[in-house]
Amino acid sequence: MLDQIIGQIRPLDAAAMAAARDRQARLTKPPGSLGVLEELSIRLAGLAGTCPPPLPEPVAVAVFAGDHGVHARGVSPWPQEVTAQMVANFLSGGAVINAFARQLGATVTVVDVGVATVLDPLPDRDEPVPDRNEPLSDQDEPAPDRDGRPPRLIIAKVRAGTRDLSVEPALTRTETLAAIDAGIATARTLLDAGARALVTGDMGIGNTTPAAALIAAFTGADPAEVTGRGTGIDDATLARKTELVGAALARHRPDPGDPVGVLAAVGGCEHAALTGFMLAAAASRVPVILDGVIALSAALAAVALCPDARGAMVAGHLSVEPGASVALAHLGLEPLISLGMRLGEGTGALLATPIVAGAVRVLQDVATFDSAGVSEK
Ligand SMILES: O=C(O)c1ccc[n+]([C@@H]2O[C@H](COP(=O)([O-])O)[C@@H](O)[C@H]2O)c1
Ligand SMILES: Cc1cc2nc[nH]c2cc1C
Repeated sequence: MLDQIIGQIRPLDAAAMAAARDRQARLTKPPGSLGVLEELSIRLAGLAGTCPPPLPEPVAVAVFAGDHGVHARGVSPWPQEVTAQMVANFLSGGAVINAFARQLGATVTVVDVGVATVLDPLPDRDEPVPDRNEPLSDQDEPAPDRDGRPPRLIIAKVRAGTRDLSVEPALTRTETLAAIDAGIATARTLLDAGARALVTGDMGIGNTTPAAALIAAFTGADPAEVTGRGTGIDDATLARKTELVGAALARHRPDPGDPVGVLAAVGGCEHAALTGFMLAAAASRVPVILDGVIALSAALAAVALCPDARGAMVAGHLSVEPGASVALAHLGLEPLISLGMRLGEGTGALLATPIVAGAVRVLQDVATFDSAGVSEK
């Protein structure tokens, strides 16, 4: 599926971008006065291939969940079972992402790509997989979002947690490709259901460690520049985590020219799935709003696989995790909001979606100097 999706990704449409740039100059506002929104609107026109571009609505959030063998090295203060517990929380509508989704009328889809523990009433791996996007029948009635749609679960488990990347590759190449495919399939499911903007979400205790390793591998940054406190670790743990990231890179020597190999060596199931999710958005020419450091590490893999995929990416927010700034600089993306957040789940990206819609509204709704009879300077 990966090669097929990459083959469908095209550069931004230069004519639509020129039309958007020209229109921005004629709208009733001083040129440049909308700052970052102007370039964003031009890029969205290039992505859609038309000016004005369509509104990026409805919005669908996909929260990719996975566990990590490296958790055994004490890189996170939280127990591993919190990943599965939070999956249950997402499905009952009780997480922060659910609250924001209700506020903004977005749907939430949770994708188990690699959760280690299975919680009752979540179905076991060996049990029949429920229909894609069907809510679990035996869960408590979840809190619906604004349009009355409950959170959904997709089970696409590649393995029950990755291997410990500090001693062996986290995933095999086959597992990595399966996780990428799960991300592609999720994007297609959401787009088929009508989504016109995709938001990246992640849940995985320990997943900031592989994110840091991926960012170092793809950008060449020093592990100390990209390794952070994740959910909140003390100085001694941070020093150990940084050393572990450095040792993993020295052991595996991941080659950034082989992005799938990098994801397999030092990544995770949700990181690989997010890579596929972003590539599928780019292939469908729909914007994908990136959340925090985990999404950004996956974005580096997506752009390494297909540079034109960058055209579909919008950096939703600036996570305080240091690797996020390094990855954003490498991607050449400017985050829309900076609220000191480091939650994950897609929360920062989802909060930025009204800004993305605002950029489109400007091209769609605002009068030109000519049409409104406003004098130009
Ligand atoms: O989005 C971010 O930038 C971000 C930064 C720090 C932590 N997180 C979330 O916290 C979890 C990973 O943190 P940790 O400390 O267990 O590696 C995982 O569920 C992430 O979604 C997310
Ligand atoms: C409670 C909790 C919620 C989260 N959501 C995303 N990552 C998380 C990590 C923890 C620990």
